[in-house]
Formats: sequence, C-alpha cells, structure tokens
Amino acid sequence: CASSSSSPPLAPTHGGHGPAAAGPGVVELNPPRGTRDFPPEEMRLRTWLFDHFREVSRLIAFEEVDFPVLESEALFVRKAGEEIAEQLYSFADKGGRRVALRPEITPSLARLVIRRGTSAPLPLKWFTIGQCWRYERMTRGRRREHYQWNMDVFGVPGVRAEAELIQAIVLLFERLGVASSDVGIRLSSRKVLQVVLDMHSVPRHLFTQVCVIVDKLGKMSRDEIERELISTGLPSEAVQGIIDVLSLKSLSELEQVLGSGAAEAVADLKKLFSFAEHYGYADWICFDASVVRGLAYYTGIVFEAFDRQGELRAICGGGRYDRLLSTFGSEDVPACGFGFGDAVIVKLLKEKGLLPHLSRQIDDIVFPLDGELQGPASCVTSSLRKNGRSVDLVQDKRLKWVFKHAERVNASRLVLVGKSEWERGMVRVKILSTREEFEVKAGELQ
Ligand SMILES: OCc1cccc(Br)n1
Repeated sequence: CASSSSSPPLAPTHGGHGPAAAGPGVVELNPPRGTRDFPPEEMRLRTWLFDHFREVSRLIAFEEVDFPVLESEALFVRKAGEEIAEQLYSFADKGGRRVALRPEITPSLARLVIRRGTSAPLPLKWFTIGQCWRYERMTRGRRREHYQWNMDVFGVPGVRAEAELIQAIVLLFERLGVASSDVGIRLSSRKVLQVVLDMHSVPRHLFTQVCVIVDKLGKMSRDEIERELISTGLPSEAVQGIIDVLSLKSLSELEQVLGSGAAEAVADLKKLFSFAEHYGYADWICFDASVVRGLAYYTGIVFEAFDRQGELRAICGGGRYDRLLSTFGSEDVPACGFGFGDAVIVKLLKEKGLLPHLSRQIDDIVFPLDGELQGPASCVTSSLRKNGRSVDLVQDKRLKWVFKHAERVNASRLVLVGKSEWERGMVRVKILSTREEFEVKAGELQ
C-alpha cells in the first residue's frame, strides 16, 4: 500500500489501454535486455522440458543439487581466453567483494565437492537445472541468460562415466521425440590435441589456450584460427599439424597419423564406442577429431550434440575435467559432466514440429450462484482441494462467463452452489465433457 508519491505508477498494460508511452515516472515493462519473462504459456513449456531433464536424471540415479546464481568472481577467472570468461557478468557488491552471476555451473559443483571433502563417498552423481548468465554487448542481440541442465559424475576415472552421461542425453532426446536421424553426438578426446602439441614440443601451458582457439572452428574461418594459433607462439608446423589432425574422421586414421602416442586417447574412445553398443545408442555417436569444446578445464573425452541439418549451434556439450579441483587448491577428483541449455533444444523442437501443445488444466470450478453462498462455496472448495483436486473458486461473475472460463481452462467439472440445493445439503455437479449433471451431498463430493 505504498503511497502514490513513493513509487512511480506502472504503465497500465491491461484493460485494453496498452502500455503507456515510456516517459518520466513510467517503469520499463520489458525485462532487462537479453533476459526473458516466462508468462504461463512459456512457463508450461519450460516446466515440460525441465520435467524431462529431471526424469532422465532420476532414471540414471543422479541426485539433485543447487547453488547460488551469485558466486565469487574468482571461481570463473581463467586465463585461457574463453568467451565465457571474457563475458563474465561480474561486479563489486556493496561490501566491495568481487562477485559474478555464474556463466556455468561446473565450478559450483566442484566447489561443493571440495567443501564436502572425503565425507562424500565417491562416486557422486549430481544434477541441477539453473540459470546462467553472460554479459555480452547487445550488438549481437543475443540472450544474456539461459537455463542449463547439468549432470556431473565425480570419482569415476574411466569412460564408463562418459557412457552414462551420453545415455542420459540420448534418453532425453528420445523422450522429446528427437531421433538419431535428427541429432548426432560427435565426440573426441583432448588427449588427441595433447599428443599433437607434444609431437611439436609445444609447452604444456599453451594447451588450454590452443583448445579454446580450436573450439572456434566452424564459427571462425580456418585462416583466423591459424592466425590465432600462431599468435599464441605456436610454430607454424605445429599449427599445420593441429589443423591436419582435426580433419580426421575415424579412429583408424587417428592411429595411423599419430601412432602409439595416441594410444591412450584411442583406447578411451574405443572403450566408449564399445559401451555405446552395449547401451544401444551407437547410432547416435560419431568420432570427430575437431570436437574440443571451449572450456579451458577439459582434459579427456569431449562431446557435443548437434543437429544433423547443421543449422543450429551445439544443443549440449560436455567432457572430462580431471584437474579442475586442483585449480581451486584441492586434491583432484576425476570428473566429467555436461551442460544442456534450454534455448537451442526448443528451437530444434520447433523446427521438427515436436513442440507439445500444453494447455492449462483444472479439475473443478466451484461457483456460488449468489452472493450469500460464497462461504459455502469456499467450504466445498477447501474440501475438494484437501482431496487433491485443483479447484478454481470463481466469484462475482455471470454464469455465462463461468462456462466460457471452464472451457478456457479445460476444467473437468463445474460445481454450482445454489440456495435451494445448499439448504438440502447438496451441490449441483456438471461433467463438462459429457454434459451429465447431477446433485450430490456437499460432504460427499470428492
Ligand atoms: O552458453 C554460453 C552461455 C553462458 C551463459 C549464458 C548464456 Br545465454 N550462454
């Protein structure tokens, strides 16, 4: 009940007047640039998608965790030139502390694993769905926030963790009606790139920077990639070696070109392909040496889901990060995980005609036929809700409006509380699908 002088009036957006022209004292009604509101129809789609994320996480026996959207900036400061670090949504809070709206969730997961220490028996299989942020100059008009489903495994050094994660992704796609003819999962190992750099005596400290640059393949021209690689100080023959290896499309080619140096990477990949056969998702995955992903901390298998028509950005992506925890001053724990954003998948579903039709659904509408029956109507409503029925108690409307409303919200029943029926302890029930109508004792209505 703030007085009118203390808060500027919100521009009227309902009642048919439309938003007032922006001007002094009129609050901006759009959400901050790059962010979204979720009105009911959008929220139903988001809830539908997140329910699938949750159900798949349950199927793979992952536990849900959560974290603050706001983290210490230090959690994300890395020197590898990642876009995610360059676009960090960071600021000094009122206490002068450097904080950031998280751009990703993996560092928070790692922070909690460290906090929990050895009290948490390994392996840990954790998932979360959370909003992530970036501060990008709006010149590109891209979003500044999205929601990401993350699934991460801590304490499993072998690729069977990656095999579990890839099954989660495949199960999700299958639940949404996406087939392996629509989407593939390309995978490789960063150990491949490590071997190439070692072959050319490139210092190890350049590894993460090289990976971040190489990940821009497909988004930047090959010449630009080569120029960026040269600018890190790589000798030109190393750059050529990298570009040549990235075009390899089979493990046998990889073995031929890299020889025994790639033995570990090839063994990991062969084991993962073997697991894929046993899980039954082999037709979803393919080896692609150009996959490196753009996060500095990946150390092994990396993977990303892509639309086979090649029109969209990666739908999800992830990989192994066995040395992230030591960057936070802790003992390392082998780990791998993926992030699955809420935007590209919806674009894919739209393109494939796979978006669900999600309308509002209410079990009962209770309507008092005149004013002094509002009390009894509330009593009937309360009893139905305690029995688990979703009830819309409608007041101060004409009956014609109530029938229209019942149709709009796909109500199953209309419960009319009328004077003569109530005096006999009864209410009138209309089954809206069959038009069947009957009286029932108010106390027995379920
Ligand atoms: O995938 C990179 C990213 C991070 C935070 C927010 C958004 Br939108 N996109």
